[in-house]
Amino acid sequence: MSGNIAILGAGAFGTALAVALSANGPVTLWGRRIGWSGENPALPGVRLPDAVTVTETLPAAEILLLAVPAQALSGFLAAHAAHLDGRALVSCAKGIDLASGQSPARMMSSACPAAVVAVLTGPSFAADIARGLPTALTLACADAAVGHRLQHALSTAVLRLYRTTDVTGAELGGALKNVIAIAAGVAIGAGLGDSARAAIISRGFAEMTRFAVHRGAEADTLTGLSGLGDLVLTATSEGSRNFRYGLALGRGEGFDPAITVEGAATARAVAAIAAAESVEMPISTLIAGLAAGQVDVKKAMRLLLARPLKEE
Ligand SMILES: NC(=O)C1=CN([C@@H]2O[C@H](COP(=O)(O)OP(=O)(O)OC[C@H]3O[C@@H](n4cnc5c(N)ncnc54)[C@H](OP(=O)(O)O)[C@@H]3O)[C@@H](O)[C@H]2O)C=CC1
Ligand SMILES: O=C(CO)COP(=O)(O)O
Repeated sequence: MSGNIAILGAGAFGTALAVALSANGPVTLWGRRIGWSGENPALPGVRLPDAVTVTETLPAAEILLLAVPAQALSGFLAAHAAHLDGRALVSCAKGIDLASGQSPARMMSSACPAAVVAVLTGPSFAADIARGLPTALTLACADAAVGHRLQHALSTAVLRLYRTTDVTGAELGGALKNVIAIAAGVAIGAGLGDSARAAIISRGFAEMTRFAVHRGAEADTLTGLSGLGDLVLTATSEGSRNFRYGLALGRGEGFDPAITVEGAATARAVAAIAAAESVEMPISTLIAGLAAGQVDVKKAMRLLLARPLKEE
């Protein structure tokens, strides 16, 4: 498994991955409507290397990286599953599908039963990857041999991939950290202070682990790049759209609905699953309520602090 890589989804992350992976050889970047050339407005300031071919025709590469947002994935798979089946499919989306409660990898496996499905996740802003800054990610694949091959095919001199067979843990770490990043942004936006943010990161991480283990993950996976690593990045940096969305919520300001904020829908999905399956997810549930306008920040804080005292 080498070369022969295509990225489906020409947003910020897909474009950044194309730029990074072109260091190893030719890469195809597919988008449903490419209205630009040379520089993608989704990733301003980044010129595409010659080794990247941009196309609106679905490519026939051996390894396909899917970089469309989680809530768009079911529509994408409904349209293109037949073309994707039988290949190595690498999910790059960080979310849980609101309609089905499923993870992107699970959706891909259901839609493409003959495909080998893997997940690429971890702390990585598109802008950093595209600039060639050093980045470490997790490649998760239940098939250890395929995971090993993908790890090598998708690593470069500055993009260092670690591997795991715990697909559920890696994928849920990336999805759930977006929800906690929103919560951290709310704390800062509402002027609650850095100590409150630290409490949210720490207790949010406990929630992430609880939910992931409930769904079959290994707890250790959450302490890695895909969980704690990505949580640290997005809960502390205004480079994160989820954090910025939380800032706006905390300040009582609006936020451009065209910007991809995976954590908002994921919070709703998590809240529904938590309620149905009795998993204690207080921060995520309040973020779902805040995002839906059902609760305000003051009330959310009161509700969090009024919970019974417990062991850590
Ligand atoms: N940006 C980042 O730093 C990182 C992002 N990610 C993850 O990558 C995923 C994508 O995020 P990102 O690239 O930033 O998002 P963007 O909003 O920048 O881009 C999303 C892209 O998906 C395309 N798209 C949406 N629906 C469909 C569809 N049905 N068929 C084909 N294409 C579709 C959009 O196309 P169109 O413009 O035509 O609507 C757009 O090009 C998310 O899950 C995110 O969490 C992971 C790590 C880092
Ligand atoms: O997942 C990311 C970094 O690892 C990107 O975070 P945002 O989607 O919040 O911008």
